[in-house]
Amino acid sequence: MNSTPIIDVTNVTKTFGQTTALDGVSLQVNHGEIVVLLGLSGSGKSTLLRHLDGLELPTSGTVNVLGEEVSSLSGRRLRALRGRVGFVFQQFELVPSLTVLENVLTGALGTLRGPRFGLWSYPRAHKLKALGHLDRVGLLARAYQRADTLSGGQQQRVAIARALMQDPQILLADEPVASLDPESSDAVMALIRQIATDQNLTVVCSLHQVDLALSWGDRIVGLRHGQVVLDTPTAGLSKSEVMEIYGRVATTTTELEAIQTELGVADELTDLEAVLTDLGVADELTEERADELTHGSAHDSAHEPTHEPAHGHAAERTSTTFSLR
Ligand SMILES: Nc1ncnc2c1ncn2[C@@H]1O[C@H](COP(=O)(O)OP(=O)(O)OP(=O)(O)O)[C@@H](O)[C@H]1O
Repeated sequence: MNSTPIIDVTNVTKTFGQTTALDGVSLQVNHGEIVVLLGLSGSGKSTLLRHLDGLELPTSGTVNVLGEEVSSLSGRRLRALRGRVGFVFQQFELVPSLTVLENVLTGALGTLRGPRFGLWSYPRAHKLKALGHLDRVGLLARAYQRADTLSGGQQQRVAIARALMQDPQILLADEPVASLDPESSDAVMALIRQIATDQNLTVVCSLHQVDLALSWGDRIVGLRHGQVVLDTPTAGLSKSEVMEIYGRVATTTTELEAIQTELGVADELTDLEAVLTDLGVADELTEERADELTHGSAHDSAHEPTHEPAHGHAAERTSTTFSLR
């Protein structure tokens, strides 16, 4: 892997009126890396992605992509950069009434002069290439079907094939599986990863599920309120370690619960008190909330615990529970 960053974001702040969407973000991505931007709704993931192909410009700081200073580009040079950066979106953004093949072909419009109407208006070489990409994403047999007759997962595969028509060096994916069921989500993420490997693509993909980030990313960059709070390789990283980092930046239990829900771990959590302890944030909670949380055990503190712990963190949980009081 080439170690020169293909994406170099330095101290970028982006404000929209009173809202600070990005707050001093720095991020370097190397060629061939698959980086997952992880964070809650509103944490700045889309805004950061949009900076990477010049759809947004920083209020301050610099964004360098493929050796180009993005904010210095306009017109033809900006279009040329965007041609090297594919983008897939949560809502697929297909033209529903067009065939799958025509949708894929629209990915090549940036390289063709003038408008195109209908399949016949595209060069044969482009049609063959589009069919090849449809084969690659497993949808060759659907080429002549209307796009809106496909499932969500299939539509996202079409959107990926469309992005590949650009021969991109970088693929940006903004919550590509947020509208999909878990099975389709896994399949789409697996496809993105396989294509990235086969075609030596660099991928920056926003997600809000920790599981998916750990399974499919090489590296997780966690955003919180527009700041990078985590930037680490996924190898050897566990879900609880990720949550611990998020737990440290949560300032209230409500915020923590929102984090648990959005990052996809809420279903596994039945005991908030234990979770707070696991996350190491119990000490940061207000005394009032702590009393509320430990109300039951406060009365029983002279006694041995009456329940066996669910797993091996019993001692830690008990001691942190006591420290809440
Ligand atoms: N064009 C805009 N005008 C005003 N505010 C904006 C604009 N784009 C983003 N924001 C604000 O910037 C913040 C970050 O938004 P962003 O869409 O980047 O977050 P996100 O992490 O991608 O969220 P989601 O997961 O919901 O897509 C939010 O407070 C959002 O309301």
